[in-house]
Amino acid sequence: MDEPVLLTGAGGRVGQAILNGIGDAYDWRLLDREPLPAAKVPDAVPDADRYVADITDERAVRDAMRGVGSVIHLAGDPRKTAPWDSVLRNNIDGTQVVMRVAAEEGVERFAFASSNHAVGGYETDDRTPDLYRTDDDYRLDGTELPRPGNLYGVSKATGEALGRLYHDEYGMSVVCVRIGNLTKDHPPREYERGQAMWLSHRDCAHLFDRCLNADYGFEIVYGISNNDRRYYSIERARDVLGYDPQDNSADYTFEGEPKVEDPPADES
Ligand SMILES: NC(=O)C1=CN([C@@H]2O[C@H](COP(=O)(O)OP(=O)(O)OC[C@H]3O[C@@H](n4cnc5c(N)ncnc54)[C@H](O)[C@@H]3O)[C@@H](O)[C@H]2O)C=CC1
Ligand SMILES: O=C1O[C@H](COP(=O)(O)O)[C@@H](O)[C@H](O)[C@H]1O
Repeated sequence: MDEPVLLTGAGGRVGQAILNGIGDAYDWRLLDREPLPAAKVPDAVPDADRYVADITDERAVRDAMRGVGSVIHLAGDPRKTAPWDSVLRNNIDGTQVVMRVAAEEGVERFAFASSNHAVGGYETDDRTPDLYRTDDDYRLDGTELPRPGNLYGVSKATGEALGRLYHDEYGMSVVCVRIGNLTKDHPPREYERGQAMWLSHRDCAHLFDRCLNADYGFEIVYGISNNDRRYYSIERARDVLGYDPQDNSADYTFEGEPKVEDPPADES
């Protein structure tokens, strides 16, 4: 593990899932363009390790990167409907700055928040909705070409390509995690696609913990829980990162309630 760890987008949903799970395990530098309220910051992180900055500001990013061993890069526009000007600035320009500065500063491990939307185009009319169901064996495993279904997905595929570049040019270990659908406490309600790609908060924290500790060169993995119903393989994440997810959307009803186990049969 290479510390300190720079976490960009620390105040967002994924950032908070990570900090709530492994916030005490690392020496963090937290960066977000919005100031983080105290409730979003682990107690041990001093003011000096909190950076309010935009990731397109190279000088600020370089300042936050100095001496950093690992990066988890989440900051960006997460909307699948995001317009080009926003994904170009926040997701492409911003990611290029963070990755290049990380490589130049000698960062060892870099985990990039990619997305299911980098490959959303594989969900063709003839494959859906069967794809989202347990008895369908179609799987994407990370070796397929990107196939974005929107401009946001294009920006995530571009981030993956930047990761490949900075791995090849600088030897920085880069893992691109195609995150599914992160929700807290239960899978997305009444949403087949979301349940097939559910990522629970504890599996999210564990997965990024593995990204900070495993040995890899350049990898693309899927970030979902151990869902029975899935069309993304998690074998690569298991093999390379040692990912061992604990949650499964099949343990919940379609409405998102925990399934109650049948009581043992009365033997009297
Ligand atoms: N939440 C999910 O289910 C998924 C998220 N992702 C990716 O994970 C990352 C985090 O997503 P969420 O936490 O859901 O989003 P979010 O919107 O909750 O958090 C993003 C954070 O990044 C910050 N940010 C945005 N642009 C910035 C910039 N230019 N400079 C500095 N900070 C900036 C925001 O202030 C915010 O705190 C994103 O890159 C998103 O594309 C990918 C797939 C699924
Ligand atoms: O990349 C992302 O994907 C998730 C899931 O996509 P959806 O189309 O099923 O909603 C989305 O919730 C998240 O905001 C986005 O960043």
